[in-house]
Amino acid sequence: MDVKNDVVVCTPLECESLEEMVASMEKAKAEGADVVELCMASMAAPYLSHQVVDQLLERKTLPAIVSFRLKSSRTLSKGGCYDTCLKVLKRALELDVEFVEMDYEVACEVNMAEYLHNRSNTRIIVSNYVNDGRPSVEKLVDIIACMQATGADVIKLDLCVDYITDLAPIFTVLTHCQVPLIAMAVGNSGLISQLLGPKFGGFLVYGSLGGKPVPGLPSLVSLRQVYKLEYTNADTKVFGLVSNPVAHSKGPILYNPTFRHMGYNGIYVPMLVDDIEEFFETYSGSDFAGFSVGIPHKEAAIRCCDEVHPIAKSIGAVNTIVRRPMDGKLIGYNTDCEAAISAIEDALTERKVSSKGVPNSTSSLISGRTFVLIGAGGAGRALAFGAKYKGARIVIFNRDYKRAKALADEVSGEALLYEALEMFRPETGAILANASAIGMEPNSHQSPVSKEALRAYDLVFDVVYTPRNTQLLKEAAEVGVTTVSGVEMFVRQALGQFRLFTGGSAPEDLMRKLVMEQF
Ligand SMILES: O=C1C[C@@](O)(C(=O)O)C[C@@H](O)[C@@H]1O
Repeated sequence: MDVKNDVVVCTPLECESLEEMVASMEKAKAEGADVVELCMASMAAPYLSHQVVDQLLERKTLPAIVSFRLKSSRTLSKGGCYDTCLKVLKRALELDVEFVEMDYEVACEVNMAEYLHNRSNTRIIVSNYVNDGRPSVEKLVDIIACMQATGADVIKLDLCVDYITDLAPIFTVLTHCQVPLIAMAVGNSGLISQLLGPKFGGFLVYGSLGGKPVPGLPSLVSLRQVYKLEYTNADTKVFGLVSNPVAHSKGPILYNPTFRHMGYNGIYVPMLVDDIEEFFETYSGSDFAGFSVGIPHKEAAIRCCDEVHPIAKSIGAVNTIVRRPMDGKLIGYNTDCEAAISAIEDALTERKVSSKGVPNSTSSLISGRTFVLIGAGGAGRALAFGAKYKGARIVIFNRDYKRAKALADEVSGEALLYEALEMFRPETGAILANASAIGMEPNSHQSPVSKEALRAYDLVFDVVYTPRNTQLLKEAAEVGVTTVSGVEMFVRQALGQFRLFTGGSAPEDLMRKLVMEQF
């Protein structure tokens, strides 16, 4: 695991002026790029000349790719001038820049033999924009063969994908391609094309410059500090959060450093998934070793599992799926339930101890209380069943009353109309748990109930952990109610998940520290 691979991290620089390009190069270097792509087609008219190439290359501080894409995902509407393009690329070649990148169409039209003959050290990247949904492996192989025939040293596929499943053929061709291959899939679903690129043999990965997010590209800083792709290789096991939305998750900053600390060859990536069944059918290989399951997939994920742990089965939701190495079967677990309930119990015990009470070790402090639950989705189910096992009386509020009623029936509880939540006043000692996404970033100003209504509760818990201190928790604390943050549940569910993922122990102190540093 400490053997580093030679992954090259590149950042595309799309700037309008020479000065901006030079400043961005400096920034890219500071953020850890190995190579910069100087996207000449992005320059404003006065800078669109081969003379500017001289000035840029004189002032460059990192190896560079000089590209002039007449047609690409990002410059499609801009078009560009063919003659200028040729002049710019030729000049870059004369100046012996590390890489020159040209469109496939250009490579087909120019006399490539002349370009190849005239270069000293420059490697020529030929890129092609593939924009037809989910390309098959066969189609990609054909495209690559045509591109290879141009004499390219490196081939680049610039893809536009709609779904994460569209990326699977790309990983297949990356693994088998004989020429150095770069695959760049833009758009939010494309992220793992970069993060898993080096594992599958990609020649180069792209990262975006701080403050200039590009959908589908990880930031340079996250590549250097979180994912550290230089430690991944063909044997690296892939883990990920299957969710939508997914970007809010602290999973990557938690798991990746922990894997390295434990000497475990794994990577954990966000997986923006729309159709969970299609996802598991597509990524069925042993490389994809384990998954966290987030909103809204926790219930549907059960159907994707070959076996489900009895507790998860009774809850009807999984938040953890592990691919059993022996036979490749998917085994589902629920670590949310234990995580949330133990966090609430510990807060109640702590409070009792600090008020000089003697905790009764035999029964749960949740027992006999009214447990008011908001939300009847995957997380809500885990809480409802957990509270029921501990002897609470469950009352459920959910926007979709039918779902509330169905869950209430399963836990011998009661469902009430969502509109009644505000005026609901439970008996003393009640716990309020929000298991809906209300209050989650970017809607962090929202809360499911008013501050006034919170006075009726003894403890308030929120599954939402981004932000750490949700509006609900802030207001509960303001009226003197004990609060338990979703961060505590997040850490605890991850401890259980890490043990299931790796079969080893979870370094709790480190994992807590990693999460706390984020808030
Ligand atoms: O609910 C959560 C949170 C989570 O989805 C995340 O990383 O945000 C990860 C899941 O395992 C967990 O059950």
